[in-house]
Amino acid sequence: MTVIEHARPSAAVLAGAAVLALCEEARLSPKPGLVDGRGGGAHDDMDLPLMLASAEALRPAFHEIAQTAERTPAGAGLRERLGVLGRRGERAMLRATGGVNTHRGALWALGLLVAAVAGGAAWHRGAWDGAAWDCGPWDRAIWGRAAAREAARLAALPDRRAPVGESSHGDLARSRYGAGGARREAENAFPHVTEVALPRLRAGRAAGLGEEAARLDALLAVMSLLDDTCVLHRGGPDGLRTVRSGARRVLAEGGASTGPGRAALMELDDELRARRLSPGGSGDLLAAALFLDMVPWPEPAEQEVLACRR
Ligand SMILES: CC(C)(COP(=O)(O)OP(=O)(O)OC[C@H]1O[C@@H](n2cnc3c(N)ncnc32)[C@H](O[C@H]2O[C@H](COP(=O)(O)OP(=O)(O)OP(=O)(O)O)[C@@H](O)[C@H]2O)[C@@H]1O)[C@@H](O)C(=O)NCCC(=O)NCCS
Ligand SMILES: Nc1ncnc2[nH]cnc12
Repeated sequence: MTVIEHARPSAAVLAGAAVLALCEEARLSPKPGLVDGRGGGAHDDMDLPLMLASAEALRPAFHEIAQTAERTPAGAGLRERLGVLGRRGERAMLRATGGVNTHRGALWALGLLVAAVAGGAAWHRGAWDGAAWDCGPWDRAIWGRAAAREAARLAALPDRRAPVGESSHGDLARSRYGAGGARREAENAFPHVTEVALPRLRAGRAAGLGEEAARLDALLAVMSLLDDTCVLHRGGPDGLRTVRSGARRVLAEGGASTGPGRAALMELDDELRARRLSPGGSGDLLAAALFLDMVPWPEPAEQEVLACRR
């Protein structure tokens, strides 16, 4: 098996990238139904300062998750430790927000991805599914998919220390509508991050749309496909159809960088705010995409000089 060892980013760098991704997502404007620089979107208990304070409150949790994953072999023990750290992070978030659930889903997604990147499996090329690798250069998408697969392996492990008997909005959406929600997204290796948000983000950049429009189009692409339990919890299947069809319409009109697309986006925003439909799950997955996009993966030039050990 060919294995290449790469220099992994530190726990501080990974925690910083996770917090920055959450802040960049929160600041992105104008997002349909979500908190941004204009206000609370479909939320009457949130605003941008609260989202930024929440993101910063999660930094210690991300840092400890990264440190733990660096030192602990992937397995049930690591999964249980991540559960403890994740629930501790949720408590820190709630203290920072006065009890408002701003980023519970985001902590889950980004916590798993931070653990996957820190744990290093993504840095051992030969460890990936046993596939035979040559030593040629890779593009960033390959690294991101490897990290998402490692996160899926962690998410699928049992957490015997998870509290029992609590039912979340996501649980209700799963039992009532059969929605997969945040758990299934993670266990499926974050397909809406690696196969929807990141390709759309990179295509928008390559097309010269500008970073804001590229990010908005990436968010809209996720919104058009995701079974967002936030939306289901608040508006049921009809609410989810409104979010998905509205996002598809914005993209069909040319996306956030065009006049017709921006007009359709603002109409969707008006409707989601009026009906209190919040695509918070899509906001989380955009942040996860921004995180994977920020990770300092080895550059091809660096890869060329790295020795392949057989
Ligand atoms: C696995 C958990 C996330 C728990 O999941 P579960 O579905 O049981 O819990 P919920 O909190 O109900 O929903 C999960 C949140 O995930 C986001 N989300 C929704 N759909 C998807 C999807 N398809 N893919 C990915 N992510 C999704 C969404 O989070 C965002 O929205 C929340 C704010 O919206 P709001 O409507 O205001 O939420 P509420 O306050 O609940 O409703 P209101 O009262 O205001 O109306 C916010 O969380 C955003 O992030 C869903 O809400 C995980 O938490 C878990 O089990 N953690 C335990 C610790 C652990 O094991 N950690 C390991 C790694 S750190
Ligand atoms: N910008 C945002 N507004 C509301 N909920 C969110 N969840 C993740 N990002 C969000």
